[in-house]
This record gives sequence, C-alpha cells and structure tokens, in this order.
Amino acid sequence: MAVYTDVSRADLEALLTNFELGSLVDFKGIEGGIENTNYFVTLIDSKGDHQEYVLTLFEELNKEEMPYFVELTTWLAERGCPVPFPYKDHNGIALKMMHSRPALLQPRLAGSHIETLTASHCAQIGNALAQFHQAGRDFYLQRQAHRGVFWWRRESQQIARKLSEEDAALLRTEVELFDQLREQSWNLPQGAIHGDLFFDNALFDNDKLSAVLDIYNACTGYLLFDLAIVANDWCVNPDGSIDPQREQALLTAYNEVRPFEENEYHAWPQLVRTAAMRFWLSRLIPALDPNSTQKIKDPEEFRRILTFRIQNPAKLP
Ligand SMILES: Nc1ncnc2c1ncn2[C@@H]1O[C@H](COP(=O)(O)OP(=O)(O)O)[C@@H](O)[C@H]1O
Ligand SMILES: N[C@@H](CCOP(=O)(O)O)C(=O)O
Repeated sequence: MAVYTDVSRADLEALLTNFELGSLVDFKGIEGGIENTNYFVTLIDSKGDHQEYVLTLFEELNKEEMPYFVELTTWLAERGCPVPFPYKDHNGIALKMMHSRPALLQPRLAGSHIETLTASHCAQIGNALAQFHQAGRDFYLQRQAHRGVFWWRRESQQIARKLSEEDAALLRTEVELFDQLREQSWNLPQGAIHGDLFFDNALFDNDKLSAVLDIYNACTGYLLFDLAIVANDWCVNPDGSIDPQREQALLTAYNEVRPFEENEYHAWPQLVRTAAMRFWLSRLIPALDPNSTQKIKDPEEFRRILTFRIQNPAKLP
C-alpha cells in the first residue's frame, strides 16, 4: 500500500473549501503506487451527482519542481492528450501543500490496467505517445532528466564495485555508446517526454486507451528515447526477447502521427539499449542496497532486454 502520508477527512474538507467542486462523500488510499501517496476522492456536486477525483501528495518531488508538471499536464490535456491535469482553486492556483508535501487534485480518469498486452494496445500507445510528443514539442518549460545521462554516468561508476566484472563492463559500454551517440551531429528531435510510460502507467476502458498516468518522470529529452522506453516494456516477452508483432504495431502507429526523421533510423538501435540500461541501473541501485526501503523490482528483467537488444539490433520500420 503506497499511502505514505495520512490525510484526514478534516484535511480534505479544508482543501475543498478552496475549490468549487462539491462536498466530500468519501475517500480511500490507492494501493499499488510506488512513489507518491494517492487517494480516490468522491464528491457530490451542486446537481447532486457523484464525481470522482484523485488527490496526489508528492513524496519525492519538492514544491519548486512542481510548476513544470502542473504546466505540462495542463498543456497536454488542452491539446487532447489523455493525461490528468490539476484543478485550479478559485484563485487560479493548482499547487497545494498538505502535511508539508506538494499536493494536486485531479480528475479520476476512467479505465483499468491491462493484464495481457496485444498488438492493438501497443498501436494505441504508439499513437498516443506520438500525439504527446507533437503536443509537447513547443512546450515552453524545460526540465533536465532526473535519471538521464549525468545520473547514469555517475551511478554506473558508483555501483560498478558491487557488480561482476562482466556486468560492470556492460554498463560502462552502454554509457559510452550513448555518449558517442550524443556527439553525432544528428540533431535528433527533442521535446517534453513522459520518461516512464510503462504499461502500468496506462489505463484502458473497453480496450481503448483512456489514460496516461504518472507524468512525474517527464523531462526534456530525445523523443525517440521515450519510444524506446515504451518498446522495451510494452513489447517484451517474459524471457526478455521482443515480440516483433507488438513492436511493429507500436512503431507503425507512432510513425503515422509523427513520421521518423532520417537520423532517428540511425539512433534507434542504440536508444533501445540505452533505455534498457537506464532501467537496469535504476533497479540495480535499490536491489544492491541493504538499507533500501524501496519496493524492489527485478533488475535482471532489464539486463535480459539489454542483452537481447545487443544480440538483435533493432530497426525502425
Ligand atoms: N488520475 C487518475 N485516474 C485514475 N486512476 C489513477 C489516477 N491517478 C492515479 N491513479 C491510480 O493510482 C495508481 C498509482 O498512481 P501512480 O501515479 O502510478 O503512483 P506512483 O507514482 O506512486 O507509482 C495508478 O496506477 C492508477 O491505478
Ligand atoms: N517503471 C520503472 C519504475 C519507475 O522508474 P524510476 O526510475 O522512477 O524508479 C520500473 O519498472 O523500473
């Protein structure tokens, strides 16, 4: 259960006096999240209808980091992307503080998590990610990735002593190969990226994509790197191999909305490796730290994907 901060009925009622959304009927902590505290909140509006909301308290991001996300989600939602955007109170302010944590009140979007991924799900997320990228391309704020190139250069060195020689070398090679890619004059398209669009961050309603959640890894980056993150999660088999049908569906649908640029064809085989390395590393850090209180996700899953990507160089259609 990921409710790190307890919110009381009185806290919520105090918050709601600033909004004109209705009065509190019920609220309940959401299980399954990892990083933040989330509550489903039911209100009754002036017409007597029940409306569902989500209250999020940010456990890791601080107040100064929040405007990027408030603005980005609002920007994307205004351009038709299915992301939850925060409500503004009657003074036009969305960002609140509760128990010293930044807090946002957002709509509860319809749908549920998928268990068995099909090519149709992958096509839909490909389409939605390309729309997200198109919409976010001229977004006016920038944010450096929290787990991007500077982070993985530093962390890969720090963790090396805890790894086998083979794994340390593998990590080092991938870090170097990405540095080499950055030195190319490829001018790869950049913009606002989601940064963590795993399938557990999407909801489907009657098999139609209805929500893209958990935008809080978003940053400015290579658009294609974001697609690589999606491919490595949505199109993977349990043994770390890639299902060609699902990947083809993802990439074709993406390309229909935002056609790939020529240099992106050159970058793709490395970017899927870099994306696998990034999550291998972020899972290794807590897994090898005996004092970590974080929920452990298996790093081997991403090592297997990385190995597959090295042995089977990826190609854009
Ligand atoms: N706006 C929303 N609409 C519907 N469900 C939501 C919404 N926000 C969060 N949830 C539910 O809460 C879960 C945890 O939220 P998430 O943002 O992924 O938390 P964490 O960052 O802690 O992992 C989601 O997987 C989803 O089931
Ligand atoms: N989806 C990730 C977890 C989120 O990444 P993080 O770097 O913010 O911890 C995973 O499955 O590893």
